[in-house]
Amino acid sequence: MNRHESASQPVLKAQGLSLGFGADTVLEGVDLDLAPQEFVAIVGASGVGKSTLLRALAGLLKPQHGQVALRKDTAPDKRSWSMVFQAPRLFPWRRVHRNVELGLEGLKLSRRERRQRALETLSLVDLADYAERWPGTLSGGQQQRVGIARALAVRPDVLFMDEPFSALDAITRRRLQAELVALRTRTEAAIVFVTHDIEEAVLLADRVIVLGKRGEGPAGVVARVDIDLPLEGRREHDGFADRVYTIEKRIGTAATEFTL
Ligand SMILES: Nc1ncnc2c1ncn2[C@@H]1O[C@H](COP(=O)(O)OP(=O)(O)OP(=O)(O)O)[C@@H](O)[C@H]1O
Repeated sequence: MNRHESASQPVLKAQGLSLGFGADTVLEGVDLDLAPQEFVAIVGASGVGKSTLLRALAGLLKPQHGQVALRKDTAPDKRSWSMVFQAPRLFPWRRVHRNVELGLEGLKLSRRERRQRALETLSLVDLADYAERWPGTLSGGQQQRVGIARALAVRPDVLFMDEPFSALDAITRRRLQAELVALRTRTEAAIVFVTHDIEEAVLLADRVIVLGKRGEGPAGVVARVDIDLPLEGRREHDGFADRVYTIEKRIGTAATEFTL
C-alpha cells in the first residue's frame, strides 16, 4: 500500500459487533469506520455500553460476534493506539517527564530519544515547564494533561478517551475541551471519545455516534450525527444548539421506546 492509499484507508473498522459478558449481550449490530485524524464521539445513557464499546475497539475485549480491525502500524517508534481514562493514573514516585516516558519504554527509542519525545509531547499540552515536577504537586487538570501527553507520546493512529474530563471541575473542563480542539491540529491521531455530556460531544467531534435501546434486548447505534460546523467558535455557532437537540431527542426517543 502506498502512502496515499494508506492515508485514505480507515484506521479502524468495526463490523457487526455484538458485545457482552457471559450470556448477556449489552450491544448488538455496531458498525464503525474511523478515518485518519477523524474525531468520533460516542454518547448514550449511563450503562448503555459506551466504555464496553471503547474497550472492544481497542482490542481489550473480545466481541461475541463481529470483528474489529485496527490498522497495525509497523513503525517501531510508535503504537497503533493508546488510551486516556477518567483518572490520569500517574505514578507519584516518578517525575512528570518520567511518567510520560513510561509508555515509550517498549518502543525502539534510545533513552535520549525517549526523553526528547516526552518533552516535546509535554510542550504540546503546555506543560514543558512542569517536566521535573512530581505529579502530586500538579492540579487535577494538569495531571490529566500529563495523562494525555503520555498517551500522545507513542504517536498513536487512534487515541481512545474514556470520559477524560468528567472528574474535573466545570472551569477546568472547559479549558481542557478548548485545549483538545487546539491539539487536534497538532496531532496525527484519530480520536474516539466517550462522554455522557452531549454538548461536549458536539463541541469536539466530527461525528457523534448515539447508543441507545431499541425496544427490548441489547442496545445499539440509534443515530449517527455529523457535526458539520467549524471547530473555531463552535459553541457560539447558530447550529450548535440544533445538533445538541437532535442528539438529545434521539436519546430521549430511544428511552421512550424502551419504556413502552
Ligand atoms: N466486566 C463486566 N462484567 C459484567 N458486566 C459488565 C462488565 N463491565 C460492564 N458491564 C455491564 O455492561 C453494561 C455497559 O457498561 P458500560 O460501562 O460499558 O456502560 P457505559 O455506557 O460506559 O456507562 P457509564 O456512562 O455509566 O460509564 C452495564 O450494564 C454494565 O453493568
